[in-house]
Amino acid sequence: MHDDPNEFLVRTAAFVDEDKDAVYRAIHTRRDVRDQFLPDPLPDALVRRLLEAAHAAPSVGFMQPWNFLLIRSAEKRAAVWQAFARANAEAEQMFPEQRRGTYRALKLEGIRKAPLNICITCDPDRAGPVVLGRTHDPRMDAFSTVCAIQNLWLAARAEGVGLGWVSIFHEAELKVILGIPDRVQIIGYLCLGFVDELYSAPELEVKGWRQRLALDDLIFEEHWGAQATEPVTPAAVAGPAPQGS
Ligand SMILES: Cc1cc2c(cc1C)N(C[C@H](O)[C@H](O)[C@H](O)COP(=O)(O)O)c1[nH]c(=O)[nH]c(=O)c1N2
Repeated sequence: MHDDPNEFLVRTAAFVDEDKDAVYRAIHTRRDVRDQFLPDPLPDALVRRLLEAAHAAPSVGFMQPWNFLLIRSAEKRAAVWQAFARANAEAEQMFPEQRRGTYRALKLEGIRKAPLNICITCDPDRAGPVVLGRTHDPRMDAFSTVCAIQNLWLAARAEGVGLGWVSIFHEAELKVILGIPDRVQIIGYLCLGFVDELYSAPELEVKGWRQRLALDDLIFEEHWGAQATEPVTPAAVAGPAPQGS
């Protein structure tokens, strides 16, 4: 506890245009990378900057529930790949037959190809049983960890590092491979490496899996389903029609 917390208030203002542009550029040109990783190792200082960015994320009750498990060894990555490959074969069967070819064509090579994998976990016990802001919604610690991942993803984009998020696993299998305790949740398994090319639009869009939705269809005013320029209709209340998966 500081005697005068007001001493920590500093003057603030909007960023200058160039800095704003950089932030929006990172946001809009960030991509999920599946295959284009270069083999060069990521320098330790760069990895540290990415983790500092992740660790600067907001978290419920400032509980900072995350851990960052760095995986570089070929053996460990091979074991993770096996777990992924098994789950991926199951996943393919869950889609209608006519989509399975496209699903297979979305080659996901990061686990073996990217020089660094990071498993980001959430420890629900990090700040004791009663956490400011989590009292009425236990999901908030996981949400906090996702904020850390997004920070890391944007920082990676700025550093010329591609990042791919892989979630096609049975969590229990991944926990055994990585020695993660039962009570700790896996939030994201990320593959990172330098890239010298990125898709200019989501790969899933480029490859015909799914298109970006129109933002205007997703904005409601005052009431769920009420769009700014239209009266509320039953269709609008139901939300946008699902596409594909
Ligand atoms: C929580 C979560 C989980 C996953 C993903 C993302 C997120 C947020 N994404 C990446 C996802 O497909 C991608 O973000 C979208 O297709 C949009 O593309 P861009 O990220 O804009 O390039 C992803 N991609 C993939 O090929 N396999 C996967 O298992 C996952 N899992």
